[in-house]
Parts: sequence; structure tokens; C-alpha cells
Amino acid sequence: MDPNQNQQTFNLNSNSNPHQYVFNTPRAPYQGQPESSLQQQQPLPQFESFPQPQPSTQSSLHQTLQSNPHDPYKNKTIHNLPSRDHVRSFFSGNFIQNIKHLDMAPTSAVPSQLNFITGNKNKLAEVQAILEGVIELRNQNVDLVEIQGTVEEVTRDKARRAAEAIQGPVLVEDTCLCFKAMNDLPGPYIKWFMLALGPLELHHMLDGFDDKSAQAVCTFAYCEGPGHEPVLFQGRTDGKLVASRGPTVFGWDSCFEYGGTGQTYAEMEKSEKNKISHRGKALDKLKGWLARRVDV
Ligand SMILES: O=c1nc[nH]c2c1ncn2[C@H]1C[C@H](O)[C@@H](COP(=O)(O)OP(=O)(O)OP(=O)(O)O)O1
Ligand SMILES: [Mg+2]
Repeated sequence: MDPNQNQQTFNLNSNSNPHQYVFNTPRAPYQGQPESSLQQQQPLPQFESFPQPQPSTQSSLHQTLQSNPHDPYKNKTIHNLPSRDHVRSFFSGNFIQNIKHLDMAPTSAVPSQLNFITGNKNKLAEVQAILEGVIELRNQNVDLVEIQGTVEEVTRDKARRAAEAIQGPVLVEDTCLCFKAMNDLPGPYIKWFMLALGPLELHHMLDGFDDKSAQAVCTFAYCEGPGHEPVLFQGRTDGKLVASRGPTVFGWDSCFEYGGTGQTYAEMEKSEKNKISHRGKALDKLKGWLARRVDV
């Protein structure tokens, strides 16, 4: 195993504590990164050190992110955003058809232990809680490049890179936040807006728009190994972008008001969020698929 890679094993059949990741709430105005690397075992020092957002061009923001020594994404590349027409075509009906088309059996059974490749400990905790008892999940934090494209393309590419990196079967996930008033942007690029604005300022993105509707989209990809076509599973949850309410522990949870209850994700119990969330819905599909294929 690569000694530079951090590996942690979580036996989901044991009584593992889904609340083992405890974070300090960043001070206002936002001074932290939205997510920290799993390689950090201690409370998050980088919450103190991420530079204040400046009025900046995309390229100077990029430079700021690249030069932050604590930024887990600093080796990744930001490309120019796609055109509006290009974005519309990403989220057209073909998108779902492609996903259905891709949901076909891999050539061999899924192993009973699965490598979930993510650098986001909050994602990991949710996936761990939702898949408990279904499959034993291992986590590796591999610094994967994320390409520009549709969520489908980004997730599929992420899965291929992860399978190459660990030379074996992998599960990856990509999360989007889509604003109707912006024709579904920022979508897969939400991470960069979170880095620039933080949860306390994110809602200003829709200042000047009457329509605050937002959709959270989660896409998992399972890839059997290098050279294999990833299989995708997607969940979507409708809501609204609102001024932050509740703990600012996980990404934009405090800015996303779930349409069903009027609460932000951050105001909901974790177990309640997982029942209705974009991630919960995607994992329901993955669970059904795994149940038929897990190698016992
Ligand atoms: O349920 C969620 N509730 C609130 N915020 C969330 C959620 N899920 C992801 N997020 C944030 C994290 C990141 O700012 C962006 C997705 O970016 P995304 O590339 O998928 O995640 P990431 O880079 O943190 O981890 P990974 O190593 O799995 O790619 O939205
Ligand atoms: Mg990512």
C-alpha cells in the first residue's frame, strides 16, 4: 500500500459511532474550509487559518486556493465554467437515461468490503450510517483530480481515477447543489463557492433572484476496477437556498431548507436528514443493487 495514503477501516456491522467526527463551528464571518481532509485526526486547525475571501477574479481565487498550504484540494485544477447551453444540456432528460443505461451488472460480484474513496469526513459519516449492516466499508482518502463536466461525467471520471489509484473496486460520490434561477449552476462546482463564501454568505448568490429553489443531487459511482465502466446511482432532494440556520458543521447543510419540513438540513436530526436526503435516496438505490450482488 502507498505509505502516503491514509487508510481507515470502519466495520459497519459493529456499533460504530456515527458522531465520531466533531467539528468546531467556524466564526462569522466564515474563516474555514467547508471540509477538511481525513488525514487530519485532530480538531481542525485549518478552520483558523484559511484566508478571508477577497473580492477576486476566478483566477486569483484559484491562486489563493492553490497557495493555501492547508487546502486539501490545492493540487486540483479549476477550469472555466461551461456555457449556459452546455449546462442546460447536462441536466436534460438524457442524463437520467444514461444513468439507467449504466446500471447494469459488473462482470463479477461486488466484494464484501468496499473502498469508499473520499476526502470528506462528513460524507463518510453519513454513508457509514446509511450503509450500516449492508456492507463493510473501508475508507481511503486519495487526492483525486475532479474534471469539469456534468455530474455524471465528473463522478464517472472520479470512479475511474480512484479504481486506477487503488488498483481495485471502489465507491466514490459527487455532490451538487443546483439553483433553478441559475439553470442548475453551480451544480458540481458548489465546493468552490463554499470555499469562497462559506455557509454564512452562500445565500447571497441568489440575491436579486426571486426564485430561491435549489436541488441537492448526489451521484455515487461503483467501479469494479481499472478499465471497467462505472455504475451510477443518483438521488435528488428539492429545497430552497436560505440564510444559514443551524450548525455550520457540514458544507451547505445550514443553507439548504428541505421542502418537506421547512427545516434546513442542519436543523434536522442526522437520522431524519438521511431518510430524505439526496445522499439517502442515492444510497437506497445502491443498497438495492448491492443486495443482489454482494459476494458473501
Ligand atoms: O450533504 C451535504 N450537505 C451539505 N454540504 C455537502 C453535502 N455533501 C457534500 N457537501 C459539500 C461538500 C463540498 O463542498 C461540496 C461537494 O463537493 P464534492 O466534490 O462532492 O465533495 P468533497 O470534495 O468534499 O469530497 P470528495 O473527496 O468525496 O470529492 O458540497
Ligand atoms: Mg470533491
